[in-house]
Amino acid sequence: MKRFSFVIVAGGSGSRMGGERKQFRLLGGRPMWRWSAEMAASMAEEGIGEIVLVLPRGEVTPPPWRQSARIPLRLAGGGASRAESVLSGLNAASFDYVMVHDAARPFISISLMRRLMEETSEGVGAVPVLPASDAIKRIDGERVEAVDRDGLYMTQTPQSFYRPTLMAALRERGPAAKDEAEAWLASGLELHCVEGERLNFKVTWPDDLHIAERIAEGRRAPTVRTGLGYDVHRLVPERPLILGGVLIEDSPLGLLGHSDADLLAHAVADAILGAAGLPDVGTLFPASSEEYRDADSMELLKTAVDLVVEAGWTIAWVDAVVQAQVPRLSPHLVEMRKRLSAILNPDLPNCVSLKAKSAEGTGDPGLGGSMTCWASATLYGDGTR
Ligand SMILES: Nc1ccn([C@@H]2O[C@H](COP(=O)(O)OP(=O)(O)OP(=O)(O)O)[C@@H](O)[C@H]2O)c(=O)n1
Ligand SMILES: C[C@](O)(CO)[C@H](O)COP(=O)(O)O
Repeated sequence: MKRFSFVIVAGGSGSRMGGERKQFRLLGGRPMWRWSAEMAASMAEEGIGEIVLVLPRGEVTPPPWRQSARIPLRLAGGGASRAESVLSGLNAASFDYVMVHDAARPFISISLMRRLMEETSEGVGAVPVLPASDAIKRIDGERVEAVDRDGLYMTQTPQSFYRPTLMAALRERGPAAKDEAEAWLASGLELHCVEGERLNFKVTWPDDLHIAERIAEGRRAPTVRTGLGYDVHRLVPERPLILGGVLIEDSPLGLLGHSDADLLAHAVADAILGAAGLPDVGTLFPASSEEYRDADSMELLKTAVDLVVEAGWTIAWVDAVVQAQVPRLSPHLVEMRKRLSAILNPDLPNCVSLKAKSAEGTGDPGLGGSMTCWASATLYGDGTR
């Protein structure tokens, strides 16, 4: 199998875009260069052995990226021209074959990469092209001249080559080469063209960035997580029975605990915290702390919800089951659901399902000595935090 270094050139100044360097701007929560880096990293089994990121001159600090252990990320310093940046990346690369890609083309596809890899050999380079689709004029000051569009193609990246030969061709051609294909052809080498993709456009002008932002937002696949929560408390006389923030007035028994012992609120809080990968209720609100003596557990749940939301998650659904031999809970379930939903997600007034089960007389819960509760939570987020 041919093994490729995937060189991403991100050394430009983005003068036509203006403002902050375009290749590091966020698109759908990720810097632009990372869109193609992640696509390339997903092709480890298909011959991509490493990613070489060429950064602007004097800025070779590792960008934050949780990279895959299988695909190393190497860094290189850019040059004054694109060709010099490419050469710097080729020097830092270690595989025989190379694909050179603009950081400014975030929407590269796996199928395009596969077609280019297949077409490339020691003597043959491969580039994606698209036929020019607008009528073309050459304008020189006041002079306007129509240019025949037939046979004119626009070249995209990645451009794929045998690395040692490309390096020689680029050195020969010098910094003027607009792209690698130009240097390759100038050295009399064979070039194959594959069909490019309109989505693989180069973000060059401010309007391109607006279009790219729209596309990126549309592609932002939500990350879905589930979490599990559980709690148990003893049932004793002379304690209030509070479940899901509802005081059950006619109950002769209540739950014993450091807080108000609302085990439904605790199990739900643990389910959402677990789904978000945050510390559990016992860690956040320790029973050893006086601060939480007789605490209102719906307030604790509210704090847990705030933490989960701050971490970038939206609560989509919670399902819970309370196991209680006594008292009968069914008359209170609607109110509990309402109160829990209002805290969990005010935009989703019905985001809680709740069941009550007797213990069928079995074990301690069956004898009315304790109550238990299980809850599951489903969250979604963009996975970027
Ligand atoms: N000295 C340079 C110049 C460009 N590039 C990279 O080459 C790609 C070519 O895209 P282009 O739109 O030309 O980028 P810029 O040169 O940054 O843009 P501009 O010409 O508008 O200044 C970009 O990913 C850019 O970061 C580079 O690595 N080193
Ligand atoms: C490499 C390239 O993207 C192919 O179309 C193009 O040549 C880059 O040109 P630029 O002037 O550096 O934008």
